[in-house]
Parts: sequence; structure tokens; C-alpha cells
Amino acid sequence: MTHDALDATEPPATPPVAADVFGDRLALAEQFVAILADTGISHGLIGPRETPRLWDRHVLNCAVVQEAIPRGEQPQQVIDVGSGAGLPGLALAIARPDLHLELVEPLARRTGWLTGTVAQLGLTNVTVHTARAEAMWDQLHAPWVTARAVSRIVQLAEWTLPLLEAGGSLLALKGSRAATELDESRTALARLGVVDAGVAEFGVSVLDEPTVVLRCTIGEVVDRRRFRSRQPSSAGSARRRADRPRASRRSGPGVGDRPRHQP
Ligand SMILES: C[S@@+](CC[C@H](N)C(=O)[O-])C[C@H]1O[C@@H](n2cnc3c(N)ncnc32)[C@H](O)[C@@H]1O
Repeated sequence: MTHDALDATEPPATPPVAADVFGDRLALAEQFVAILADTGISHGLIGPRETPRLWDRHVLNCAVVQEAIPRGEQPQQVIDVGSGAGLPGLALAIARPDLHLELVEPLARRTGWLTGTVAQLGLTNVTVHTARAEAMWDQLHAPWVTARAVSRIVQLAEWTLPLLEAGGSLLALKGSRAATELDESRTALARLGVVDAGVAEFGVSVLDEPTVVLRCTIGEVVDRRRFRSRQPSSAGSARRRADRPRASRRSGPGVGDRPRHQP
């Protein structure tokens, strides 16, 4: 059957590699894909043309980022910013029941769908917050923040680095331009408190196109007063500020000018 011949709400067949990624949580992942193909599309959280690609481009692409987060003895918290249809947040929560996912998404229509999906899946390791990331600085802190397709890296760092504990990392799922974006942003990231950054690929053995992650690691907890004074009044003005070259305002060493470390 061709992709066009598929019913719009019919979930795509489960690829064999999904079992490698999700293990004994595969049935939950299949349920998530079925929900995405149904209400995820009818509620406008994901494009209708994405149905045939729900596994490889979306759910698997996001779940493999679990490789970046070591398994510890204690449950670890992960803040997923701009979760949209639960990507990567819900894919990670399904793949890794040892993680607790805090999904931060400002659009109530989306968080309503997320809350319903969490209930349908019976996930107990997810909390959904209807808020912008900047509004959660005083309430949520974690060693990991994830984000996919939310903003360019400097703007994303401004929104999310205050959510990180000391030594924590922002994992930004990016496309093939990740290395270029990082090289263009090193000075600005260093000014925001990033002490180490790098680009790494995940899912190399299971995906035709591995997931490219731009990682930004902070040292001490970042000075939030600096960020708060720069808190954007709107996404547009913030983006304009974030994309302005900062080297002209103050020169200094860029992050990652020391040897890179891969997660
Ligand atoms: C293009 S969507 C990506 C959704 C999902 N991460 C994905 O990859 O499918 C970007 C999402 O980021 C959210 N967003 C934008 N600015 C944000 C902010 N400052 N804090 C949290 N979420 C934000 C939007 O509401 C939207 O749901």
C-alpha cells in the first residue's frame, strides 16, 4: 500500500527497530503513535502529511536522545520545553520510566491534548505545565532540558539555561546545521554561562538519519538576574535581540574553545 492510500488516521506500521529503542515499552510507544495519527493530527499538533513518518522522523527520532541521559540510581528530572505534541517529552517518558518529564508548553490547546494523552497512556512520570519556559525559572530546575524545533540556540538558551541545575545540559534537537549554528553562537552562549558545548548524533545504529543534538552545558547555576533583566517582552523582540551578534558588544572567548566533550 502506498502512503497516499493510507487512511489519514491509520498509524504507520511499527518498524522493527522500534523494539530496540522502546524495549518492553513498545506497546505504549505504538499507542502514542496511534494517538498522534488520530487526535494529534485532527487537533493540529502535527501535520497530516507526517502520518507515514511518525515513527522515524518523530517518535524514534526523539526517543533515541535517551542515549544522552545516563541511567542513575535516582529518578532524574528532565524539562522538555515547547513540547507541542509531546516531542521529545512523551517519547522520552515512554522510553525511560526512570526519568520524570516536566512538559512546559504555553499553548493551552496543546497542553490540554498533552494532559489527555498522558492519561490515555497511563504515564505516571509526566507533569504538564501551561507556561512559557521563562515563567518557570523559579519553579522548575533539573539536570536536563530538552527542546526540539522551538527556537535558534541563543534564544533557546536565554529561555532555558535558568532552568538547569549546576553542571546541567540543554539538549537541543537540531538538523544538519547544528554545527554551523553552534559555531555562529559560541560567544553569545559563553556570555550566557555555557562552559562546554558540542554536537552529537544519537540513534546511529537504528535510524537512517540519526538525531543531531546540540548540547550546551553550564558550570555554576546561571545568574538569573542577568537573564531576568533580559527577559523578552515578546518572542519577536527576544528573537531579534538573541540573533544580534554579541561579539560587537563585548569580545571574549567563545564556549567550546576548549576541547569538546560528547555526551
Ligand atoms: C514548532 S513547535 C515544536 C513542538 C515540538 N517540540 C515538536 O518538535 O514537534 C514549537 C513549540 O514551542 C512552543 N514555545 C514557543 N516559545 C516557547 C517558550 N518561550 N517556552 C516554552 N515553549 C515555547 C510553542 O508553543 C510550540 O508548541
